[in-house]
Amino acid sequence: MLSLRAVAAPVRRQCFTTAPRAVATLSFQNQRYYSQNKVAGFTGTKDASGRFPVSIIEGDGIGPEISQAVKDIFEAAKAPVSWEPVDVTPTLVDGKTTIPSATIDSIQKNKVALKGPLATPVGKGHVSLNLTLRRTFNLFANLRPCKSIAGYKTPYDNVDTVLIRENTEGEYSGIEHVVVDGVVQSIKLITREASERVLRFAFQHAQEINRKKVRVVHKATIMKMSDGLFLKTAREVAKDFPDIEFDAELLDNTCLKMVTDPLPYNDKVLVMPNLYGDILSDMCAGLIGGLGLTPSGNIGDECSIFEAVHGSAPDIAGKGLANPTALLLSSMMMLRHMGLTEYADRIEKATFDTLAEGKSLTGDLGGKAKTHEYAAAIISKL
Ligand SMILES: NC(=O)C1=CN([C@@H]2O[C@H](COP(=O)(O)OP(=O)(O)OC[C@H]3O[C@@H](n4cnc5c(N)ncnc54)[C@H](O)[C@@H]3O)[C@@H](O)[C@H]2O)C=CC1
Ligand SMILES: O=C(O)CCC(=O)C(=O)O
Ligand SMILES: [Mg+2]
Repeated sequence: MLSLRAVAAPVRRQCFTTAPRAVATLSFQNQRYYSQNKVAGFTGTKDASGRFPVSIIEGDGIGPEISQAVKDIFEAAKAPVSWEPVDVTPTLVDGKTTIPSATIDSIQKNKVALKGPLATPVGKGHVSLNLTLRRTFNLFANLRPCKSIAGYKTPYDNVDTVLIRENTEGEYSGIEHVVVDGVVQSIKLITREASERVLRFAFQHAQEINRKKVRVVHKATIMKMSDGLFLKTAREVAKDFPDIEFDAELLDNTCLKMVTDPLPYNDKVLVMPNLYGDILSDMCAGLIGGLGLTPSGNIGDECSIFEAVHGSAPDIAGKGLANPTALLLSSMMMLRHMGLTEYADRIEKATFDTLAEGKSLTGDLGGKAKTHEYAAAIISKL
């Protein structure tokens, strides 16, 4: 039998191998859905044609279908963006998953990218390219807002959560090794530096979107040192934001309360370590109608990558069944980040009007429209 000492053996540096009911109806009139992010300013420049080049990773599974819908809608809206397709096929360099340097150059030059979902093999195989991109560009904050869609009935009509996930470390640090046969360790890495920058981002974002409360979601009762450091750092950062009320909640309690009644979360920004944010953001999507609807932005100091919360959806890929709204709303976050607010407002209104009308909905929302038919309905409203 293995001793506790073997399982809890200290890890040497060289082991680090890789880096109740709805109460109100929402009105979307004159309401901007996702604000421009002023915390991490966009510094990209226009090309000779007067458009901003944006790197695009179409992604796997449903990625090409939903990307095409976004491109068609942008073209119809005459959004001043030129797409620069990039390839993320990984290679192993010194045993490390690496993405092509041309792709890194493109994103570094353009400062912004739109990304479709990338599939990750289970167990063996390359490390997640999604995580690799976030680490490569130091995209420290993953902003995942989730808002009820007018016209689509769910148990709650008024969800409006804003979740910020630490995006570079935590449980997804990729530090795993075999201690002895039959025993593996996976290290959750929490640093004050990464915690502080995502926490500052959360407080600044709360100010930006006029929310008066920031709540840390954690399990520092169990992970006293790692989540403990995240929470302690939060308490320190909170002192620099006296206008924002700060509190903390245990993750399991948050899950229970959110699915019971999400309304009390509408006035807060939630911030949390990586894994909790991954899970909680899918749970929030479930509250409003599914993963076809929820956008996200991976925000860094130098550049930012916008993508849907969902994955490559292999069960519906290639059938024209995918809902492109999540990627489209991600691209609206991107346009606002780039200062192209007018275009975002126009496309977003056409999108919400199409959803509210309910005539051309994709299957996940109970409709019969194919991805391109839904996109065409949005275009007809532009
Ligand atoms: N950021 C990213 O690129 C992410 C990538 N993944 C990867 O995606 C692959 C598949 O993962 P799954 O667990 O199946 O999660 P998934 O998010 O791809 O799909 C979960 C469920 O939601 C549905 N769904 C997702 N997006 C949809 C859309 N736009 N329209 C309509 N229905 C949609 C799917 O059909 C499926 O039933 C995995 O390889 C995983 O690693 C997963 C999550 C995020
Ligand atoms: O990288 C992956 O395979 C999944 C990532 C994920 O679930 C997410 O970013 O929400
Ligand atoms: Mg996820």
